[in-house]
Amino acid sequence: MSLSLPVIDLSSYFEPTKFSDNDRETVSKALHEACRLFGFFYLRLDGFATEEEMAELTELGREFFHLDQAKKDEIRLANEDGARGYQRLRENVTMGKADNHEGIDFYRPVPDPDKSKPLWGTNQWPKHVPGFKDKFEAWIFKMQRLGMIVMEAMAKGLGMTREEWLDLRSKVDDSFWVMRIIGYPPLPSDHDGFSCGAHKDYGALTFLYADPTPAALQVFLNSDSPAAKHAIDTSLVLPPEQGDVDGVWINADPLRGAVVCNIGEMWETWTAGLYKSTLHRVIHRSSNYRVSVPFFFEANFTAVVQPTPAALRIIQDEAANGDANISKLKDMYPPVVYGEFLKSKVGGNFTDESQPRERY
Ligand SMILES: O=C(O)CCC(=O)C(=O)O
Ligand SMILES: [Fe+2]
Repeated sequence: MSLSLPVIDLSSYFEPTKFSDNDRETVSKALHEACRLFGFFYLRLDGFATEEEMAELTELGREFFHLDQAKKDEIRLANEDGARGYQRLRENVTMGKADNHEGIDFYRPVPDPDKSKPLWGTNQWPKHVPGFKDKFEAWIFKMQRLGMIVMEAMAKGLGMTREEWLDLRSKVDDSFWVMRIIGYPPLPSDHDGFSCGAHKDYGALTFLYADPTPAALQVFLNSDSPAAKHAIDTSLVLPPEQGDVDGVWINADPLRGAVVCNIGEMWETWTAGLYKSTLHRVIHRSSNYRVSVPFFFEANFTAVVQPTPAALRIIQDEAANGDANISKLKDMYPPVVYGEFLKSKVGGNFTDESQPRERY
């Protein structure tokens, strides 16, 4: 396995009494660099979650996907709000092409659910896999805590004042999270598309645990980035696929005891583009059935997301001639209400007739 993305060790945040402020500062700086250069990195979870508990999740997912189609269809998306539930193989679409995966989505439960409203239905838990709901609910709880910890560590990395951090925290303290469980059969060589087509994640932070299958998740590095140069120098670059332009793809293989973390479009907005939400995709051509369990830690449904003063200060300080054209940047990243943004995106992901639009 070739490791190319930064590895961030969060122990000093998980066990604060054992470490100093200086230790946390060092980690936050590393996180800041990882977000600027890659938008993708590994988070070690030692002392926070065990490899066994993570592996159990992909095994529960595998058990579900191996059920008869009729049993899986009992919790189809169409029963609910079109977003919560099971989607069949190739029902998800990215850039006009069917993705070669099946999946189940759970969202943060909402008050007064009404399945006729987008995203406002009830989660559908599988009945035929013992332990599924309990284990995933425990994981969701843990991932929400992880989200808050990483947000705080990132706030420090950006040099936020306490007031600025409290303001940012108020945008994510009731995260409209998504838990997705994905099953990938091998990608047939004649399939027009990918296991999961290239996309950016919508929200704040994605924490991905995947089974040990190597060479499946790929991350895009723009050709003018230092990270791409490093990848080329160290021969990490993957052979080109159809449609690749202006950059290179590298593998983000699983690392034991860690999750892969990437930043979504809300972080790009909070930092006015200082942190890039990075394109990624899955091409799973080996013969096994791959399972991954991304958790999406998102902003609150009603949060207004816009560039933060801390990020604008950095951009201003680094501007070559002292003029960063902050008002132009603010125009480029106008305020968005996260829930509205999400509705405009999610409506389009499925080939199902009730959801004819797509992601891009
Ligand atoms: O399965 C994976 O490795 C990645 C899935 C992904 O990128 C997504 O669901 O947004
Ligand atoms: Fe993704």
